[in-house]
Amino acid sequence: MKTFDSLFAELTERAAIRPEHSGTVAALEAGVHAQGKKVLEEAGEVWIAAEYESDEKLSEEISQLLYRLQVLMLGRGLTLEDVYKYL
Ligand SMILES: N=c1c2ncn([C@@H]3O[C@H](COP(=O)(O)OP(=O)(O)OP(=O)(O)O)[C@@H](O)[C@H]3O)c2ncn1[C@@H]1O[C@H](COP(=O)(O)O)[C@@H](O)[C@H]1O
Repeated sequence: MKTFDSLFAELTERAAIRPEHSGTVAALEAGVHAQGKKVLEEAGEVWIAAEYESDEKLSEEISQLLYRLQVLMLGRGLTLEDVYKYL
């Protein structure tokens, strides 16, 4: 099963290799403004799911939020260590 760290490693590789049909590459090319909007959008969906939807739907929305946060981290050139040091 994928983890936060293994997904980040996968996305870091996508950012370096830049495969043609990668949604991550497209999201990185869209820039930090668009990446930030996606974080906000997914956070809203997490909130709604937490109040009104099933555990499964909430889990899916949370996974998408984690993905969008990682895209933003890569967009800004942050590493996991940059964030983990504050945990
Ligand atoms: N975990 C994710 C992931 N979570 C969410 N998403 C993207 O976010 C979309 C869902 O978000 P939305 O609710 O905003 O849906 P949407 O508005 O229809 O999506 P968009 O049109 O805005 O892309 C999905 O369709 C994916 O495009 C993800 N895209 C990729 N990954 C993983 O990232 C890795 C690299 O993916 P690629 O770069 O696409 O190869 C793979 O392991 C993927 O599983």
